[in-house]
Amino acid sequence: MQVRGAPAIAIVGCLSLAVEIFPETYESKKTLRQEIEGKLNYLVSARPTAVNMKIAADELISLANELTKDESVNVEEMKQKFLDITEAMLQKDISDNKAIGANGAKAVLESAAKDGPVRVLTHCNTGSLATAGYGTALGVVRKLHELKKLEHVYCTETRPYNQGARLTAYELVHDKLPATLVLDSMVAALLRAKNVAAVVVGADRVAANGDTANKIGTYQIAVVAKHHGVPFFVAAPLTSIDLQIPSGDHIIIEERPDREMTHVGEHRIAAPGINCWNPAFDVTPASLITGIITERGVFKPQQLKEEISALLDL
Ligand SMILES: CSC[C@H]1O[C@H](OP(=O)(O)O)[C@H](O)[C@@H]1O
Repeated sequence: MQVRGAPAIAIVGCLSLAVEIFPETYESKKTLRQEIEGKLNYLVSARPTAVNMKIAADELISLANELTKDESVNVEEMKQKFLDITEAMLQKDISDNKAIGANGAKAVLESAAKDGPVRVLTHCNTGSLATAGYGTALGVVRKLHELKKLEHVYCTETRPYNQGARLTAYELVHDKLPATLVLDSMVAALLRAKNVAAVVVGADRVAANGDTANKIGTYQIAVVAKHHGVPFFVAAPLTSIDLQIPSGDHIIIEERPDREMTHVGEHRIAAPGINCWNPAFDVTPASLITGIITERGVFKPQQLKEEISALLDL
């Protein structure tokens, strides 16, 4: 978790591999390809819930195979092409996030019951500290602010790793956005009392039917949003959408160390000896999701597979 956030994991993982292989000398392109494939497969295993690293690894392994077969490319040129592609990923993620921000701000404003600036709630961290920059759900918040249509943003602390309290709150204060930190346990009271117009969260993996894996706590926020009639949006680049799996039942949920729950830093807060269950993510069923905001548009979960397949000519 030194690097976290689905898009950031993919980009930093691939760039760090490029940095590692670039100064090295390889006797052949086959040796270089084997090094690339081995290291990428290891990186994919590190955080199994998010799909971004897997998609990036598949693309880069496919590139390495093509370059290995291309007799017009030598091993040094193969290394440079690998570096170029990974650097392009970083730039594309930022431009995708700007598009997600614009598409999402439009969708939130259209879904709001009244005109004028809106209040939104977000969960975990989906900003510049989880991506190459600007952010996904937090990109929507930033765009609303740029449009002078953000009255207030609420961010949950996001126990136990506190991505909201530590990272999202930092980004919101840094950007001088009107923001308030709330406890994860406050969401129902917040939606009941504070006239929140929409919830916008990120995603680690969106299945073909629109079921979405995201930070633990997202599912219960979606249930509370449904109860209060508040639109619930997932913001994610196409690199977070996995059309290879039919539903959220097929998404691996990473379980993390008990210590994240029992301690704050070095200070123990839970009784010694208590059992813990610490899934890092949960799956929100498509039925609770109003729309999936991507850089190519906003899709209803029920139409996701058909519309994304058409976009990508699958
Ligand atoms: C745009 S980041 C998506 C996703 O990543 C976070 O998980 P983690 O902090 O464990 O990497 C969280 O689930 C975000 O919603």
